[in-house]
Amino acid sequence: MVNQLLGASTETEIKEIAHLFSDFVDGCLSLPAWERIIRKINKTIEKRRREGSSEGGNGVLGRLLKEENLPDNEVADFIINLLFAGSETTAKTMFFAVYFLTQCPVAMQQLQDEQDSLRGDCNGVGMLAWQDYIAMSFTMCVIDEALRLGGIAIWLMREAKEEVVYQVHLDENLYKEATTFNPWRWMDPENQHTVLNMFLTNKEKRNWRSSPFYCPFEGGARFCPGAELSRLQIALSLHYFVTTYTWSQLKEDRMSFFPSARLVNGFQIRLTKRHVTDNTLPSQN
Ligand code: HEM
Repeated sequence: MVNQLLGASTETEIKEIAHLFSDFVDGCLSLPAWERIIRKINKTIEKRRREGSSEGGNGVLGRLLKEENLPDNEVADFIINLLFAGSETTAKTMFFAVYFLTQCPVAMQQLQDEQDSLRGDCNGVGMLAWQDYIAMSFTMCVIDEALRLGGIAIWLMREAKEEVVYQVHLDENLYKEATTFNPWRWMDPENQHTVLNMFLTNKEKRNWRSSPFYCPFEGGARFCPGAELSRLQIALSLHYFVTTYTWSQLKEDRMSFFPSARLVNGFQIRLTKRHVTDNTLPSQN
């Protein structure tokens, strides 16, 4: 991603930006981390300019420098926003979903069965259609559960104008065994394990656009406009991932929510290409 955004960067530069960006995310509200990465991007902008004719080189940065008339600080800010959007939202949720599935082989098997069955229905062209997406009922439960447990939006600040009680995703009063990955909880037609949410049906409780108990994309005026898109992207990524590969985890890992949601050891896995022998699973193009 660093390469795509900043153009033809060297391996060392990519590592440097990745490192600065990781510091920036860790200290998202920390001015020094922000200044350091802005300084690095500004230097890259200067370098691209010095490179002359093909001003900006490849990548989004190159296009911004060539085709837009933006001040350098706005270009740098734009690049940071794209780095952030590209790594900390959909990609991270997808990453957590794979991690949770790895910890829960029964869910993994059920998801794989669902995705394999869809793969058989791909109109013979190896591509999913909208009907396939809306038929991914268990996959949607996995995504909802990954969004609940691995919520990425943990450092959004709000000033309360009056006293409020804020209880959501990891609250035992709302979710039985709240810290356990349990995608089936979303299939329970009742899902009314607690006094607090006994007046909501599971469908209402699960509605991420309006539920007071489930809001991975926040709500109100700042509601995430990318919510639908990100769910679609995660579902499609999971489809291609589980129908193409199996994997094994190389190192123990655990989640941490400080200073941002992460897996402390980076969740290293070994991928193995699946050999599809079953005739019901046509090989993909
Ligand atoms: C799993 C993936 C995602 C999650 C969990 C997520 C979560 C959120 C949350 C919680 C907010 C509210 C921020 C606030 O209250 O200040 C937000 C805002 C926003 N998100 Fe997302 N997001 C995701 C993916 C995306 C994608 C794919 C896009 C763009 C294509 C996107 C674009 C935005 C924008 C532009 C805002 C600001 C909205 C505003 O302030 O009016 N998000 N997102």
